[in-house]
Amino acid sequence: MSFDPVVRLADATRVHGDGPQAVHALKGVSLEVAAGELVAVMGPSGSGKSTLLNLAGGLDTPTSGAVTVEGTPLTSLTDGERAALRRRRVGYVFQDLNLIPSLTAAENVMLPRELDGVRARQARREALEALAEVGLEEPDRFPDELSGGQRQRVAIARPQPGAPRSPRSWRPCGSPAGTSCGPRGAAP
Ligand SMILES: Nc1ncnc2c1ncn2[C@@H]1O[C@H](COP(=O)(O)OP(=O)(O)OP(=O)(O)O)[C@@H](O)[C@H]1O
Repeated sequence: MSFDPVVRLADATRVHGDGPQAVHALKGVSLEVAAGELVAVMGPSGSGKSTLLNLAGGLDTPTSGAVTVEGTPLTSLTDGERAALRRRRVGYVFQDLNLIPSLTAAENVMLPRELDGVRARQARREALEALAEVGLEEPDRFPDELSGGQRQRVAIARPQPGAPRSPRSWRPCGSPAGTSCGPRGAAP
């Protein structure tokens, strides 16, 4: 079976800050993730999991070493190019979700699409479909009117600006229709 890494970290380090305050959050991490592969990163609090995901998702760059997403070395990109790759190719559910409190669940999901030029009516249709897919039945509630799990579902349903929504290539986690999640067509 061919192994085609979607994400590749090669001897990646990330140091936060400098001088005596420097925190060596990642020290020489190498990792390859293939298309369709599900990976769980486990470790104690403060061990560097978010730092690793920030590098793999293009939110941050390594202090040394290389990070490649779909064959593109992130360190070769300008900030603008990296932001575009992140918008179009990366889905990221933040630890604190980053939902906008003044927008309803549906509006949170619609917003990135509207920023990408999709008309409100179409964006709402897509948002309701995505929210139904993750089993969220309260699209017009605000984040503080939802449970923690429901808020997570909204964050999962929220597309990255510019991400293609049709045909959808990713089956969101948490759908009541199935217990598995991941790329469509992959074995559960
Ligand atoms: N911006 C930053 N500036 C300084 N230190 C940081 C910064 N971000 C993270 N760190 C430090 O880097 C280390 C790794 O942090 P990270 O957030 O990656 O851990 P984590 O494994 O995700 O933790 P948790 O499970 O608690 O979310 C920690 O010691 C943290 O204090």
